[in-house]
Amino acid sequence: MQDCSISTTDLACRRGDSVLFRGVELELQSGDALQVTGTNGIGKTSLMRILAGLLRPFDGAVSAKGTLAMIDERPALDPQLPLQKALQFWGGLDGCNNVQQNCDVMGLGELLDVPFRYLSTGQRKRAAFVRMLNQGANIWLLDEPLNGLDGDGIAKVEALIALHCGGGGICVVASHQPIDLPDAKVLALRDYAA
Ligand SMILES: Nc1ncnc2c1ncn2[C@@H]1O[C@H](COP(=O)(O)OP(=O)(O)OP(=O)(O)O)[C@@H](O)[C@H]1O
Repeated sequence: MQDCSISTTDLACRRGDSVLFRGVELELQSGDALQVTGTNGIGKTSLMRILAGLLRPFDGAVSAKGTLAMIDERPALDPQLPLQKALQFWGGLDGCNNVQQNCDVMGLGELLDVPFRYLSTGQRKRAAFVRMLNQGANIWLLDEPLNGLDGDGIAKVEALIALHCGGGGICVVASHQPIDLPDAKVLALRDYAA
């Protein structure tokens, strides 16, 4: 994988009338994993969306080299389509030919013909990971990636993150559930609360 990086300078976030955090300085290089921690409402999702370019920072800037992919509570897969077709829609745009292989990786190989709307919470989360694998992005932004996953799913996600970072990718994770990320840096958002 090509070298990638993502950094922030003096980042601040405002939501409504409240400034949630100020002065966030990040510096992540190829191979780095970062866990973002903090209580409900402190601004983890907001930070992830700023990093993804989906939300404008109140102050400061984000600089990224490499492609980005994000997982959050919205998998953006067509509920009416069978799983494989819903994934192939995005796979086609991403130039990915491994949709079926990545479904097998996430344990969804038997569900390719099932409409996405019929999938369980954990199966939908697994499908979101397939979609992300199909993207082949350098920088993964994972907001509560373990929600809905069973032990097997959690182990798969931990292994994928280790593989991704081991191969030179970057992963930023916000999770309330314990997640095994050896050597991950930690950003405690309470230290930046405004
Ligand atoms: N569009 C919005 N307008 C105003 N306030 C918002 C908006 N979106 C989120 N907020 C507020 O911003 C704060 C931070 O929300 P955010 O989702 O980033 O927190 P979080 O740390 O991810 O929380 P959780 O752990 O519960 O997922 C919350 O108080 C939330 O109500």
